[in-house]
Amino acid sequence: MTEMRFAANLKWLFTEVEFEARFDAAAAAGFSGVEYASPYAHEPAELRRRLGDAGLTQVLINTPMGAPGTPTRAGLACVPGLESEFRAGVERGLEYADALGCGLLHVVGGVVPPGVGRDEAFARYVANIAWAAERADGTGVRLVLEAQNKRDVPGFVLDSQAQAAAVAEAVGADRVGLLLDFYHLQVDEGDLIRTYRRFADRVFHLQVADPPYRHEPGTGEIGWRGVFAAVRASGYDGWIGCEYAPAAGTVAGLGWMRTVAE
Ligand SMILES: O=C(O)C(=O)[C@H](O)CO
Ligand SMILES: [Mg+2]
Repeated sequence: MTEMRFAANLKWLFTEVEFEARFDAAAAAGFSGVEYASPYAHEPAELRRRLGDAGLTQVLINTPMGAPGTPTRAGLACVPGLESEFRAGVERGLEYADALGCGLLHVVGGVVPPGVGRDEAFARYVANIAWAAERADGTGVRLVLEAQNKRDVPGFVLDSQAQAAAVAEAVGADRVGLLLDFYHLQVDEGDLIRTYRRFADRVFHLQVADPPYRHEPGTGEIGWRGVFAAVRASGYDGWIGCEYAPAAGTVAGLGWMRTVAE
């Protein structure tokens, strides 16, 4: 069976120290990979140096998103009228991914804007993802799509894992896959193990956190032993991003890797 590889999400983990110091902190805690949504406030060369010094692999970044509270806070792929901003964001994401040796770019979907119908936003989303897939072809960077739960992100363009998988299939499943985040899946859909198995061959990246509070696995309502057993049994060989808010300190909370994920 495949050994599971966990990546520290540096937006969520090691927030006890400044962002710049989180690389060394993650390596010292035993991580060999990291992810974070937004590298764009930093020069690629600086990030590359920090990764190299700490001996870390950059696993995943997102396309640029708007600031919290703005209409594009969860991405702009579904927003009609912002096609050129969307395309510029994909270009920027690919540029950073290339500089960081990062194999996955999360093309963030977005929230259906007020006054725009869901069908219109979804059609724009599919057209934009198709453009991004074409653009990324041959770059060595694969794209991932994530369904985010509508309790935390009301109006998010993707309704379900099935819908995300259908979009990936429509635009090219060899280069576009799922970012399946068990936290979002539990909140919106449930039936984790069956849903994971149904889409396992489309999953390029996994993320974990436990509802209701989005803390470490083992702090909430998910039966992680069964979930991780299903992941192992599927032969999944990608990374598992730790995208949770530590309940009481990042390092103090890492015990779940030896208990529920053993
Ligand atoms: O919110 C999430 O679950 C994500 O993975 C987004 O990428 C955060 O930016
Ligand atoms: Mg996520």
